[in-house]
Amino acid sequence: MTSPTIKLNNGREIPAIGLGTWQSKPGEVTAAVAYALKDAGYRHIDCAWAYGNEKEVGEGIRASGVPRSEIFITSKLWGTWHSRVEECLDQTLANLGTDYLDLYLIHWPVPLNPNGNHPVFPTLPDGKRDVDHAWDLKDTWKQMEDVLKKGKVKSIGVSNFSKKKLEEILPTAEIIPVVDQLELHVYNPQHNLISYLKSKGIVPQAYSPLGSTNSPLLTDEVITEVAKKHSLQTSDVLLGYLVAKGFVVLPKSVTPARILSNLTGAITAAERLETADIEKIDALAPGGKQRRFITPPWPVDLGFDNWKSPL
Ligand SMILES: NC(=O)C1=CN([C@@H]2O[C@H](COP(=O)(O)OP(=O)(O)OC[C@H]3O[C@@H](n4cnc5c(N)ncnc54)[C@H](OP(=O)(O)O)[C@@H]3O)[C@@H](O)[C@H]2O)C=CC1
Ligand SMILES: O=C[C@H](O)[C@@H](O)[C@@H](O)[C@H](O)C(=O)O
Repeated sequence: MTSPTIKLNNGREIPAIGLGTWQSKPGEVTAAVAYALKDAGYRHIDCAWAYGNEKEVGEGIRASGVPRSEIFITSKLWGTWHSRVEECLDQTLANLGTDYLDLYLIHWPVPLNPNGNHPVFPTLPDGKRDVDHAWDLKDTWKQMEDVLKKGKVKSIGVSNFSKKKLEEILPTAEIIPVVDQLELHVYNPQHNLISYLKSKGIVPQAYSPLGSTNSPLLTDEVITEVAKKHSLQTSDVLLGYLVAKGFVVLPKSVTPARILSNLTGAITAAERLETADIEKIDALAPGGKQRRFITPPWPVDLGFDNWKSPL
């Protein structure tokens, strides 16, 4: 099966289902990526400089034999590189073994000290993350626009940006982000932010769509009931619910059977789910099941609902 595509606000198409690679061990990710592309039919891989496995992802892309031009590759700029976007991008391109990305994202709206005590997670003596408070996000976006103009990336977007953070870059942006990659799943549907993104033409990308590691979503009773009704697995329903809403979904797996079923199951479930199923799932979080799984201890207010910052 091949993934349906979604049109971005710059006219380009993105496959709606992509393979996640966060926490995929370097020793496992090459085979997972090769299997996803060659055997399962994926055409979209989600990477990041900070995942520390882009070299092995690149090996998997080459081992698949699928031409580069048929694959949509995303990567992300880490916080310690906000003032040096092209340098971080060049490292990613070299690691992946490609000369362009289809999509480049600002990973988090949090610039970190580029000269701190650690290249990825610099900290202050009190243990808090060492944020570069003097750096302005709109200048990061300007550098993102520059690498787009140079042709090193085909589209640019953001990740983990709330409305508050988008409003810090949009007034001076020449180019509107094509996507906002967010924690989106049945327990964290972010209904208000999604409406805002829609009004700006920004496509939501769902990360941790299955609820990340050791997820309770896979055994939720409402999801189980909907899955039974349509002869689907719960993972299919979790993904299909998001695809049916027009979001990009990025399930991660290094297990061949799951890699395959996440693609086919998402497509099948998106077709089978009825309006009443979607409405029932939409009501889970407002009804008391609201939960986030990915809340790094950023010592800044990111502006999200349902996020307790350690300020
Ligand atoms: N922009 C950002 O800040 C973030 C981006 N992301 C992106 O989104 C991707 C997905 O999010 P992630 O947090 O990894 O979590 P997911 O929601 O994709 O869940 C991954 C976990 O679920 C397991 N799994 C996968 N498929 C199935 C299945 N069909 N049935 C049961 N279990 C399954 C995987 O195990 P196994 O691999 O062993 O099969 C793994 O433990 C990331 O890999 C990354 O690319 C994620 C977090 C933050
Ligand atoms: O993409 C994955 C996530 O954003 C991950 O990179 C962060 O949550 C990181 O572990 C952190 O602690 O800040």
